[in-house]
Amino acid sequence: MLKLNNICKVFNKNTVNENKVFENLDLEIKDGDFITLVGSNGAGKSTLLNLIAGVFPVESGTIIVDNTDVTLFPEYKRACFIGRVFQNPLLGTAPSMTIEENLSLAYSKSQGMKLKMGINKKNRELFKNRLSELGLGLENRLKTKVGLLSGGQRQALTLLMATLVKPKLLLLDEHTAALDPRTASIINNITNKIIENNNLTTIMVTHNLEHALIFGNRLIMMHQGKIILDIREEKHGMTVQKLLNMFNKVNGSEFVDDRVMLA
Ligand SMILES: Nc1ncnc2c1ncn2[C@@H]1O[C@H](COP(=O)(O)OP(=O)(O)OP(=O)(O)O)[C@@H](O)[C@H]1O
Repeated sequence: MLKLNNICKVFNKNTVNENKVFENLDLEIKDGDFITLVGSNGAGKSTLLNLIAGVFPVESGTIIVDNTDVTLFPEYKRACFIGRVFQNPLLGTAPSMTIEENLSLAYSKSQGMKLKMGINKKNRELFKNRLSELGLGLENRLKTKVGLLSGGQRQALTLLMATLVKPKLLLLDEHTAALDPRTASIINNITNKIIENNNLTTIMVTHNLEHALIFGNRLIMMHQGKIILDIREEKHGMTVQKLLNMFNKVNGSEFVDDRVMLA
């Protein structure tokens, strides 16, 4: 589904602040893989998602999505087949628009169409059905302005907007980190349900090592721009302590992440 070949990324090239984040990074993700991505501070997790989504260009290397070379595709073009949810619940939705208008916008965008103002009965039914799957009662609030929703409700809506039309790839960048623990847990469970029900190929960045072990079928750990652990079957039966030990063994140093949550 996704192949990164020989990716190099340098920020502030040819300046005193030059920062080589990736050098010949390779990664292959299979259709239906649900990857949890963890790593030390500044390891390159967000940069990796940004390169895949087309926020920044790569210096060299290729990005292949579903057998198409998208390396030179601009961000807006990739957004037709890549769903994203960010840490900030305010980022993914338009607050002055209603729930159904936001969903309609997402629906049009993912189908590569221009925004249509009218919402037909068929689409309204689709929106209601998909909203009811969230279990938050939002299906009865189609005309509510999104700015009136809580952070958790907004994040659930953003998740739905990103997956309303099945994306080839779903990128979640710490999408529950700004929520209180109870809401984060609800959104994590909704996320897991949506990914499993739709067999979505997903990369989820998290600072919660416990969640990184519970969710997904594959765990990748990064450090200083390199993938230092990539585990699948071994994930079952793994504990946070074992994971930290593996990091120390591979890397020869302690795992340092200011925001890491061990449970
Ligand atoms: N837009 C940018 N301009 C310049 N440097 C950047 C930019 N984005 C990221 N970097 C640098 O790239 C490196 C990787 O950063 P990135 O945010 O991808 O790490 P991360 O693994 O997501 O870190 P954290 O978990 O601490 O958020 C860091 O050295 C960072 O300073």
